[in-house]
Amino acid sequence: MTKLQFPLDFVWGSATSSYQIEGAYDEDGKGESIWDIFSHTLGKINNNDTGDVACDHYHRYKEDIELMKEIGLDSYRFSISWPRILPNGKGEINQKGLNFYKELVDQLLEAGIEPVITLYHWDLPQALQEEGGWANRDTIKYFVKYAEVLFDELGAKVSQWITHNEPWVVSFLGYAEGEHAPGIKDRKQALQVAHNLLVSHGLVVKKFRELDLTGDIGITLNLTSVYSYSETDKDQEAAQLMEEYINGWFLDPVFKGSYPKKLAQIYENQFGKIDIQAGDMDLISQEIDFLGINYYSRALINYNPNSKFYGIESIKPAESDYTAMNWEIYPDGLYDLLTKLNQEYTNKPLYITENGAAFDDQIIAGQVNDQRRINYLKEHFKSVYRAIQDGVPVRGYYVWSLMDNFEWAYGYSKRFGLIYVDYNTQKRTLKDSAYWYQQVIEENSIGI
Ligand SMILES: OC[C@@H]1[C@@H](O)[C@H](O)[C@@H](O)c2nc(CNc3ccccc3)cn21
Repeated sequence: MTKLQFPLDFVWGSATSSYQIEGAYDEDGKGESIWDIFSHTLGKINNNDTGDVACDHYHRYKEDIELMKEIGLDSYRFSISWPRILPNGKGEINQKGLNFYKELVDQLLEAGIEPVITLYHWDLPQALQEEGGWANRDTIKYFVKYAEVLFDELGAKVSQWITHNEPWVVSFLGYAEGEHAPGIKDRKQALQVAHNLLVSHGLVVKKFRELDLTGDIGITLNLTSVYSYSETDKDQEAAQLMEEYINGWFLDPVFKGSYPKKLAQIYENQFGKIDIQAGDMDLISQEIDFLGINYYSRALINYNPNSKFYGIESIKPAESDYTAMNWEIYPDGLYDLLTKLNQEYTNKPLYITENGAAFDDQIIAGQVNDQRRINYLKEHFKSVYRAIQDGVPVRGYYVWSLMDNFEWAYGYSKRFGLIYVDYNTQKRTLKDSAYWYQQVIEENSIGI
C-alpha cells in the first residue's frame, strides 16, 4: 500500500461549535442567544429540536477531552458562546461562563491538544438582536469588547483565533433566506449585515494587534468550487455570478479590499447603496495570519431564465454520490479551491477548518461502521495532499465534527460526528472513522 506522508508539522484536528454541543442553555448565568429563541419557535427546526441540552458538553467536557486524546487530535477548534460570557451582549461579565472556557482551555492544554477558538459561530446574544443585531452597526463595537474580554483572559494560552465562522451563512441564511436565526427575509438588510460582520472582523484583528498577543488570527469562510455546466456564455456568466455570490462576496473584501464588481452593481441597482463608511474597506482587508476554509461540496451551475436567483441554477449530476445532506461528494473541488485561493487571493497559510459528511449512521452492537465517512475523508485528505505537493501552504485540517450534534434547522437528524452520540443517554461511541482517523494522525499519512 502506498502511503501519502503529510508534512511533519501538519495539524490534525476536529471542530465543533458552542450552540451545537454545549446545552446548559440557561445555566450559570448564560443569557439567551438568537438560536435559543429560534429553536424555541415552533416549526423552525426539524422535529422542533432545540440546543437546550444538545450533547451536554457543558457538563461532559472532561469526558469529551478524554475522547479527543484517545483519537489523538493535535488540535480542537471550538467556539465561545458570547451570551455565556456577556449575558446581555455587553456590560457585566458572567464569571461562571468565563470560568467554563478557562477550564476547557486548561484541560485541553494539559491533554496536549491545541485550542483554536472561534469567537462567533452564530449564537448572538438575543439582547443585541432586540437592538437590530448585526444589521445595527453598534453591534460591531460590542463584538470588539467581547473579543477583548477573551483576549485578556485567554490570549496568553490560546495561539490561534478565528473572528467569524461563515459570515456568508450568518448574512444570507439568517437575514435573506430566513432559514437560520434570526429568521429575517430581507436581502438588503442581509447585505448590510455582511458588511457589518466584515467591519467587526477588521476591528477585532486591529484590537488583537494592539494587544500585541503572540498568536495568530484569521477568519473562516464557507467556500465552494464553482463550475460551469457547459461552455456556453450564459452558463459561464451564471457560474461567474455564483462565484461572486458564494465566494467573492467575502474573499474579495478580506483580500482585495472591495466587493465583486458585477454582483455589487446588480445589488446597488436593486437595493440602493448600503452603509459603507470611510476606512471600512481598509479595515476589512488588513493583513491576517491565515484563512480558514470550510469546504463541503462543489457548485455546478447553469443558466436558467426561470431561476429565482439571477438566472443561477445548481445542477446535481445523477451519477454522483451524495451525503445525507444531499451534498454532492466532490473531493477534487477541494484541490481546485485550494489552488485557486493560493493563486488568486493569498499566500498566507490555509487551514481546512471544516470538512466532513453526514451519513445515516447506525449503531449496532456498540459499533458504528461508517465506511462512507472514511471514504469521504480519505478522498478529501488526498486532495489536500495534492495541493500541498503543488506548493499550497495548507497547514491543518479539522474534521467536522468531533461528535454528532445539533445540525441547525435539521436538529439532531443529521450525524456528522467521528463520535456517535446517543441523545437519550448521552453515551458517546467512537465510530470506525474515529479509529481510522486515529491511525492517520499516528502515522501522519494516509494509505491509498
Ligand atoms: O452543516 C454542517 C456544518 C455545520 O454544522 C457547521 O456549524 C457550519 O459551520 C457549517 N458550514 C457548512 C457549509 N456551509 C453551509 C451551507 C449551507 C447551510 C449551512 C452551512 C457546513 N457546516
